[in-house]
Amino acid sequence: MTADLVSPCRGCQMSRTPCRFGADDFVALSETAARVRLACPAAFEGGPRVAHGGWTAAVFDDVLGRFLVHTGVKSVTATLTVDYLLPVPVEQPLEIHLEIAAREGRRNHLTGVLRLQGSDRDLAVARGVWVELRPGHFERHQARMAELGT
Ligand SMILES: CCCCCCCCCCCCCC(=O)SCCNC(=O)CCNC(=O)[C@H](O)C(C)(C)COP(=O)(O)OP(=O)(O)OC[C@H]1O[C@@H](n2cnc3c(N)ncnc32)[C@H](O)[C@@H]1OP(=O)(O)O
Repeated sequence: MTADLVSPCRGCQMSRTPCRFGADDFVALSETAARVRLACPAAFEGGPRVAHGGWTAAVFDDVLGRFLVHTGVKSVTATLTVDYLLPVPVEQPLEIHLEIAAREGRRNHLTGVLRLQGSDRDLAVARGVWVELRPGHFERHQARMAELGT
């Protein structure tokens, strides 16, 4: 696999909008590693000029899942842990380095590290498990919803 652009999530593809988390500049570097250049939009400010922690968790969930799908593994997030190490500034150039650390059957262990571009100081670190979907995952979900009458 060469350095190629990773597709947006389904919601952004359907609405034909740029990534709402700001993660459009997203390239796969190998079968197991990728890099995202992004900035936290001001709309996700949690404290003064500081990103909301929910943005940080959401962007990790988004880019780690998108990368795994990019490698051909249809999967969903089963667990996601974020260590918030330093405040993340809004509207500043940031970078995420992500990696598929291990695969065990249907379980895929991924990690991500968020830094300011050009800095080697970690601002936040994510670790999680993505489970490869069994056929009929979304159909079973729709059937469960139908049983509930929704
Ligand atoms: C149109 C355009 C489309 C574009 C798309 C672009 C992509 C964008 C992507 C965007 C990204 C957005 C991302 C999102 O927002 S994904 C949305 C958020 N996540 C979900 O909705 C997931 C909800 N959970 C489930 O559906 C089920 O629980 C899953 C599917 C996860 C497992 O239920 P299932 O019945 O299938 O599995 P199983 O019970 O047979 O277990 C199978 C294996 O998994 C292991 N396991 C299970 N749970 C956990 C756990 N918590 N920790 C550790 N391990 C766990 C389990 O031990 C077993 O391992 P092993 O014994 O085999 O070794």
